[in-house]
Amino acid sequence: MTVSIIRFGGSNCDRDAARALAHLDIDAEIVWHEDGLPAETSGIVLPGGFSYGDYLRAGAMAARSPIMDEIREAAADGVPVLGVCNGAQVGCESGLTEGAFTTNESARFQCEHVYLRVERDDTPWTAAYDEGDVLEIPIAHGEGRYEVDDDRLEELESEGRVLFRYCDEDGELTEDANPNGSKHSVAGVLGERDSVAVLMPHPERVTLPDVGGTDGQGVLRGLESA
Ligand SMILES: NC(=O)CC[C@H](N)C(=O)O
Repeated sequence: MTVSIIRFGGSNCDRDAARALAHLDIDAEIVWHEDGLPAETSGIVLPGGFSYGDYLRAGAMAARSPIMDEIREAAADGVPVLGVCNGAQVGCESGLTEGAFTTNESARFQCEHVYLRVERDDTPWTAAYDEGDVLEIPIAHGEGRYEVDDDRLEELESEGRVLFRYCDEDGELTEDANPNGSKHSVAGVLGERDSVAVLMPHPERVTLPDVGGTDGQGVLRGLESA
């Protein structure tokens, strides 16, 4: 059983994800999107990057690759799917998760460390943490501002589908701690099933102890949950 890391033209965090998963002894391979989803896929990573140069809207074109039909089917069958950064944008653009990641309030590309609050600890992605835990994790995006209709956000919140929110070091949701103006500080959401999750910050960049922390390891462990 192998995790498939889907590479689109312009993906650039696929190898980071592969290195991070190898460090956790999770078997993974990079799959070119035109080659289709391997039958033995036990988990799926939609990695970060600039698929199709972020033209149109970040993730919008990759979301229309035929492999996304296979990924939606696999997700419906319970195969864990994790979208990171550009992969989170692909997740929303393809309907795997709700809402959209839009241009940062600053209108700039932002590359910095932020804090994330774990909103639920009973999902595959957060089983390694406790609710309310604060993770330090990097962001690197120009279009990370989470947007969804107010009514729908209220429903997503009451359904427990907000997985991570931007917070300060103490877990407080402040305007200053919200790096991109995301609605209700949302940084990551679940899909229809808890086995599908997307987030803008990069857990694979805080998995190898030598490159700046290990707070992201637990998120990647969710891929083992199939
Ligand atoms: N690191 C990334 O995946 C970048 C995401 C996307 N290209 C953006 O700038 O919003």
